[in-house]
Amino acid sequence: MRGEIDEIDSELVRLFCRRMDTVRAVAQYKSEHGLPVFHPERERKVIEKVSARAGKEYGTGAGVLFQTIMDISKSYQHIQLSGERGARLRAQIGAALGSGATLPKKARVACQGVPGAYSHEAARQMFPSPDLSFCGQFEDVFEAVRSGECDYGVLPIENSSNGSVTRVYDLLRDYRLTICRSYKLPVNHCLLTSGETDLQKLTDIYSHEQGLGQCSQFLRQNPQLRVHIYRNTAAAAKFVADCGSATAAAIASEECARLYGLTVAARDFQNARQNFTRFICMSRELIIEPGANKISLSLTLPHTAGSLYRLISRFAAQSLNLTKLESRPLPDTDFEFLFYFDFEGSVREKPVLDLLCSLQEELGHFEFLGNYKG
Ligand SMILES: O=C(O)C(=O)C[C@]1(C(=O)O)C=C[C@@H](O)C=C1
Repeated sequence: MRGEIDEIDSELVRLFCRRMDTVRAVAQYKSEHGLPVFHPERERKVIEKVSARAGKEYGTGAGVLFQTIMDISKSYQHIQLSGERGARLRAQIGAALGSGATLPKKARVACQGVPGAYSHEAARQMFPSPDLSFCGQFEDVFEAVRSGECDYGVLPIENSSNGSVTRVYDLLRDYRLTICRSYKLPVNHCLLTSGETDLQKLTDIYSHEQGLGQCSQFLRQNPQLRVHIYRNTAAAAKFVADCGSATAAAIASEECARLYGLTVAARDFQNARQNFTRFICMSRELIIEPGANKISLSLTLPHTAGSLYRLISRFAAQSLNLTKLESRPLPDTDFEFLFYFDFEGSVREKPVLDLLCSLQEELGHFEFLGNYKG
């Protein structure tokens, strides 16, 4: 029976290739006549016809099979048509690749918080000897880079247990900066007190909302604690040190205990043993370092059935691994969303560059946020 299946498969492959050859001619025709690649009505009819022909038993399967075939067909057509597309993005990426720029060891770097903040540690990991500026808010970091006061800005973007730092996503939309590197920092929170403290007597706890979220189990087990959201974990530690109260504690790094003279009352204090925060480094100019293996995009999609599915299928058709999909509401709209995509890939590969250039031409809003080492 395997022999028969092999025979059928080779016949299917022959027909698939013949279909794709025809699709190439269709793409040419569409290009000459300025027609869109996607023709929803035609797809609906194809699915209807093949499902009916396959009968009750196999109709659904045939529908799925032909939807996949048509997704591959569209992806191929887009690649065929991408040669002249996206000239602006092609030029921008070409210039960045041509410049061969990399991140310097020493640079003016902005990060949020005060010394001892996790952003501080991430900045040190990305730049061995940074000239650091500490900012009060995430927005100040973006502003410092935009204005040229700093060359780079280091910001947390997501945590492995508590999810996205949504404020940073929204600022990515407002400030047209690019991502030039990312770093995954292991985050092991400590409970810090000023001096030896009886934990039963604690009344107040201070941290950034991400730190509090990552330690939510402890907070649930101790409902008597008043929770205070602070701008930053290290700023919370500094506050506890400054106030010197025996009933206050902060959730912050061990480094903060050393910097602010606090006592480590508990270590590895977060819900998840494996706890990482991913930080991104922002720059004004597009920098694509050698070995860049991750790409970030933001885009909008029309509110029509299957638009997100069709977009994702174009990544699947090129075996591109999507590592993150985030959506944020667009202010002043009736539930419109901005989608953020991260995927593994390099613009040095032509099919990837072609896909990005096609998307830039096709979508109402499309932003290439960077290709960096992830
Ligand atoms: O018929 C077309 O217009 C095509 O481009 C071919 C095809 C297909 O592969 O069958 C591909 C994309 C369209 O959305 C519909 C059908």
